Amino acid sequence: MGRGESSPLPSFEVNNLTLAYSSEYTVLKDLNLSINGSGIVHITAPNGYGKSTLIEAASGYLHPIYGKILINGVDASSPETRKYRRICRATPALHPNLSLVDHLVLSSQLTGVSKDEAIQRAIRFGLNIWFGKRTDALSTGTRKKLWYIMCTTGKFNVAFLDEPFNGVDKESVELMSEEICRWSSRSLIFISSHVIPQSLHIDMTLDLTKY
Ligand SMILES: Nc1ncnc2c1ncn2[C@@H]1O[C@H](COP(=O)(O)OP(=O)(O)OP(=O)(O)O)[C@@H](O)[C@H]1O
Repeated sequence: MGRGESSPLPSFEVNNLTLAYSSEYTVLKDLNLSINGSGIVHITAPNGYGKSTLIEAASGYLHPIYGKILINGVDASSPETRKYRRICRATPALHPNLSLVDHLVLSSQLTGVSKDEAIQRAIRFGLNIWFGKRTDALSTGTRKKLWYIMCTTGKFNVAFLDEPFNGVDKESVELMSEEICRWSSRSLIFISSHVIPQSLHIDMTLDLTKY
């Protein structure tokens, strides 16, 4: 890993990590990983193996049963990590009564940046024709693109994208690949996806079955 310069270096470290949602079933057991520097990491494993669960732990919401998960050396559950970590979950969580543009403004405010960046990106993705629409009236792919833009607004140097390309049209997948590739020169980008676009250069494959 390690293309381009970034300071401090992005990193993801997992020590003796055990994750579960209940005491009956352990999803991931005693996982150890250390990834330092920028680049694109493809998280792979069969359905139900725990890719999204790992991302949930990286978001800081799912607390480990045992072990540690660190983003840039800081515990994933620490509010400090929010400044430089982004999580894009597989299923968009949008407010049905707010418009598409309201969501862009909200995500910009939450990350403390001008709304112009998110709006310009949304225009590139062809979302401007839906700006005034309530999100409950948007198509699946449109919701997915809005969610991706919202979740990657502002400055960050570690991002986890869970199935970002599912349901998204080819042209938009290419735009996403371009953006991800650009970010990866200074950021560590994790992608959990069963299909990776051909244009996306993967620096490392993280096969959870091998850890
Ligand atoms: N919120 C939850 N509560 C309880 N169990 C859950 C929850 N989310 C996931 N699981 C369980 O945890 C296990 C791992 O699921 P996870 O979604 O992490 O797998 P995945 O590798 O991302 O799968 P896929 O490739 O299908 O997206 C599965 O057995 C799943 O049923």
